[in-house]
Amino acid sequence: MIRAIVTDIEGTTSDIRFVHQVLFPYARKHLESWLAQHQHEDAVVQSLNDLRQETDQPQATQAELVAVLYQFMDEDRKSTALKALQGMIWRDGYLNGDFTGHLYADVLPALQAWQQQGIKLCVYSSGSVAAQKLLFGYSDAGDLTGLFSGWFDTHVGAKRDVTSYRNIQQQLGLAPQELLFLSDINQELDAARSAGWHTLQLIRDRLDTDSSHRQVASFAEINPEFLPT
Ligand SMILES: CSCCC(=O)C(=O)COP(=O)(O)O
Ligand SMILES: [Mg+2]
Repeated sequence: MIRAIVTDIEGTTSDIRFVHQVLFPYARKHLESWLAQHQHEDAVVQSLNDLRQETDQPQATQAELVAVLYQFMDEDRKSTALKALQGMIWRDGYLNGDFTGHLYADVLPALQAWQQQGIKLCVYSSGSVAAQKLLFGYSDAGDLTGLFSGWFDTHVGAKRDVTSYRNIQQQLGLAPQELLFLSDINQELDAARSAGWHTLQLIRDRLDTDSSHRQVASFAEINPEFLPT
């Protein structure tokens, strides 16, 4: 029996193009001016120090860190420090009404139905928990944060690492076979399956012939009561 559903965001609940063509360029465009304004805030100082640690450059200047951040953005590196900073920068964009968090139309009705069935809903994304809450808080369908009771980011580990799913499972206090992970990326699903979870792959607008996971085109096709073992 599925007791909790953990969903990825990019390519699963939300269009990859929203992340890559709206969010990422917004953070890139505003990075330096935003840092100039916020560099003395505790959370920013902390993230810059985390980046120094991540890159093993304890003495790096802010200018050197900015160069690293541009490089990490170019590489779509899932750096915890970059993701924290991006989330803080996006906050302005959501609050100013520059954009709302994209959601596929099938997502909200399915999440509501699963919640009605007593299933706990959680998010696991490389985007920071703050960024996740912004996307669902300022989504196309309004504030959906109340639907979710668990939020996980790279602080539990990388999405292709089996340990991350074991960490989430322990934090949820459920058995692995009671958990379902939804993602568009087969390597993430492989890691969840290795941890004993159920998996389903979302195929939104591209085929994946290398995957061994059951595939669905939309959340409307998912019935947590009938999952193949
Ligand atoms: C919170 S939305 C932005 C997601 C993000 O920053 C990202 O890098 C997506 O990575 P994922 O591993 O979740 O596909
Ligand atoms: Mg994804």
